[in-house]
Amino acid sequence: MEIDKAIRECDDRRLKTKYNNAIYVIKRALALYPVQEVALSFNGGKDSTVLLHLLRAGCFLHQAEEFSSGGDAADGGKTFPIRTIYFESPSAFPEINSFTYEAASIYDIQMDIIRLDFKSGLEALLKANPIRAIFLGVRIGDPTAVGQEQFSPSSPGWPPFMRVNPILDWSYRDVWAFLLVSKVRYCSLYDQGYTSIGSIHDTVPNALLCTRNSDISEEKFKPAYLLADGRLERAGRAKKNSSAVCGKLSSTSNGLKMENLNSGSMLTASIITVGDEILFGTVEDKLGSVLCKKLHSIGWAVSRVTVTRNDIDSVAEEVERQQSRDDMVFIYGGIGPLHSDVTVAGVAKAFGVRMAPDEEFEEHLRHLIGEKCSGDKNEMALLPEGITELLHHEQLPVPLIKCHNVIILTATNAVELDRQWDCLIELAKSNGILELMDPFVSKCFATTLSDVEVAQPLSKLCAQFPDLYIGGYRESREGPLIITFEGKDLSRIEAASQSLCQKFHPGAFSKIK
Ligand SMILES: Cc1cc2nc3c(=O)[nH]c(=O)nc-3n(C[C@H](O)[C@H](O)[C@H](O)COP(=O)(O)O)c2cc1C
Ligand SMILES: Nc1ncnc2c1ncn2[C@@H]1O[C@H](COP(=O)(O)OP(=O)(O)OP(=O)(O)O)[C@@H](O)[C@H]1O
Ligand SMILES: [Mg+2]
Repeated sequence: MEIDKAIRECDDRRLKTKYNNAIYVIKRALALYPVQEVALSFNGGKDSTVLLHLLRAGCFLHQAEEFSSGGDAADGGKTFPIRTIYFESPSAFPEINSFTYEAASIYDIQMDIIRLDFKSGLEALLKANPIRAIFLGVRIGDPTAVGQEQFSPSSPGWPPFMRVNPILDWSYRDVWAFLLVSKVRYCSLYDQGYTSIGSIHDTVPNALLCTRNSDISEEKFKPAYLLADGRLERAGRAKKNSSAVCGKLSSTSNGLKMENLNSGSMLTASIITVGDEILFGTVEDKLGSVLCKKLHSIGWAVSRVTVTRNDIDSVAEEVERQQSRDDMVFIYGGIGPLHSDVTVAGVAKAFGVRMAPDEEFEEHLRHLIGEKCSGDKNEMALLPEGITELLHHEQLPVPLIKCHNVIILTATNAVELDRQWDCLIELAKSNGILELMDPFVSKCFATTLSDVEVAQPLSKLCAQFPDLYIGGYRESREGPLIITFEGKDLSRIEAASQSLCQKFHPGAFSKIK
């Protein structure tokens, strides 16, 4: 088999190791699933192309092993036995399309063209075929690789199948070493400076490969395999979420209410707690309410507090939603080296960036927990790449982590939260990471009047004082009704509370706070 021969005969030891590991993963998958129950997701990209040839070699080797143990004869790797799917999109580069079709014809691939989005396409595929595992060319540097292993079940909400990622641990350099050593064809765009290919709307050649001919001011690009730093392979791709990080969207219903509260200048925060144990009811979240009070004390309105599962996709989904709506998101729980500690990876996934080792953070961890945390598997020192700001304070053994407008708190109880908050406020005063506003002030009144009696005057009052938050709650059905006034201007609160009292008999309301 020509691929296997080329790699075995080359003198690149690293490539051989990567190749052997990938072939091992492929053979494991083929031993676990019958060939008619697996598929290759192929899109003509460089990673996909590597995977195609690895699968050709892997199938050949697998069949040869089966044959030597009395199975069917191997066919020499000429026909490709794995169902291949290509999600064709009108916004794909024509070069990608034609290369994909060309590969299908050269390697005798049975290719299903799917013209639906990934999720619906996979649902239809799985309905019509007994597919249980899909090979993907996902690599650790890809934003979508966050949290994945070589065998990863599809995410919650996706049709059920096993994602098999034989080249998960391959670097950009490994990919090019493989393509060049095995001398296989790849899409022509890679020779024109494209280093990672998305759609025609979000992809340009990588500027780091640009060579300018000053005489005729002509721009030319070197081939992709000459990119020296593989970490920059996505430099030609438009960033996901780039608009979202500029600030919150203004159209949420909650946002409108909050903006009214202080003539348009209200800053809003949301709080995300990560913890299966809270959702199981085993443990009660005590930090959410403490954090709400603290945010109120610096004049921030809290728009929501949510609890989410210890699952990367759930965290990512929640962070993505909140960070686009609110000025700041605070997240805690699920931080550390355990399998359930997925919060930081979830934040990375929400912003579409990968997790990368952070030497500075690793140094802090090493000081804190000694050499136990060093080594290749020090996953605690992996942080969202390119968007992480470490917030240092002498009182904090480990800096706080800020990714765009998301602050990750490591506190696990109220005392730790107090300390982290105090440090954050000091930092806010010196470097403005968090705007300190006039604090909210509030007044509370208790009444034995019924809800029905109070309802109408209260809603009129809300219309009269749109700059205040006027609410009501009860601690018991029989007990008093508590009316609260929250706002930034004490005189307005006094005016509103007097106006309410005047609508009823004297003594109907008693001030409790
Ligand atoms: C075969 C296949 C399986 C996928 N499975 C999942 C999945 O289980 N969970 C998920 O969040 N995304 C899944 N995706 C989507 C990818 O993670 C990712 O969103 C997509 O490849 C990125 O493409 P884009 O950069 O064009 O958005 C899958 C995509 C394909 C092609
Ligand atoms: N349109 C698609 N059809 C089928 N599979 C796809 C499609 N888009 C992505 N995939 C799968 O997801 C993998 C990762 O995609 P990604 O874009 O990161 O890699 P690539 O396209 O192979 O290479 P490049 O990084 O150069 O674009 C692909 O290798 C392929 O397995
Ligand atoms: Mg691609």
